Amino acid sequence: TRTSRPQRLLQAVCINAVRGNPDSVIAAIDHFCQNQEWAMNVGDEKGAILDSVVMETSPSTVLELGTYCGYSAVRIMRLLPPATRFITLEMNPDYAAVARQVIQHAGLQDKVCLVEGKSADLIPKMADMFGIRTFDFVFFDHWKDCYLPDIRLLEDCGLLDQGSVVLADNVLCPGAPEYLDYVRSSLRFSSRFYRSHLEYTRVLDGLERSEYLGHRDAQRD
Ligand SMILES: CNc1ncnc2c1ncn2[C@@H]1O[C@H](/C=C/CNC(=O)c2cc(-c3ccc(F)cc3)cc(O)c2O)[C@@H](O)[C@H]1O
Ligand SMILES: [Mg+2]
Repeated sequence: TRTSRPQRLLQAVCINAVRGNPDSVIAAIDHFCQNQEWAMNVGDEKGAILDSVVMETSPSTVLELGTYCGYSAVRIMRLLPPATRFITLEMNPDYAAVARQVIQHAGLQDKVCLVEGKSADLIPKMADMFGIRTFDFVFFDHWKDCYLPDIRLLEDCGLLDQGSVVLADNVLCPGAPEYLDYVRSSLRFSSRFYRSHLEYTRVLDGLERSEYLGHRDAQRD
């Protein structure tokens, strides 16, 4: 096929969503994924949980790993004030190009900083590039086997503060078992699981919310 799925998703946004209206962009993507083609956006069911955790955290600095088409970037930033620092990382230039247009259609381009590159390369540069010392809220939705190395990297770079919240998508499907073991056994995190379903399906999935408790050592036995 000439176009990619993200390009067809973007087309559905341009046709069905109202410019400058983030909720209509979210609805257009969810409609496309429910009725035309499944795509790996966090979706409306898990998205409502994401919304509630974002609102209760009311973060002033946010990091997202894995922008994809920009669905969760729009979900998160439609809830937060313009002064919020929101950085989203995407390693695939084609997906980044689609995400920029989705975010622009939602009218959120001035609130979102989309950086192209790999999380492992960019996380150590966050302080220098953006003058950000710590992130209040981090959303993991990138390659599942990178969740564990990346939360360790965030800790090692001192980018988590006491009270920082890391919310991870897909901890059941596709699954992130090593990540779950780590955050649930570490004394530096307090974790809880939000049971839900894989986007646009009845398959069991969920989100893990892990709050950073500060710099402690030792593992829970
Ligand atoms: C490793 N560091 C990285 N740094 C920057 N961007 C990264 C990245 N890893 C991946 N990315 C980007 O994130 C996105 C990847 C997300 C991976 N997500 C999944 O695999 C996934 C997969 C499913 C899924 C579930 C069931 C199934 F049958 C098929 C798929 C559901 C989801 O909600 C998912 O999030 C891409 O845009 C990719 O380019
Ligand atoms: Mg996901």
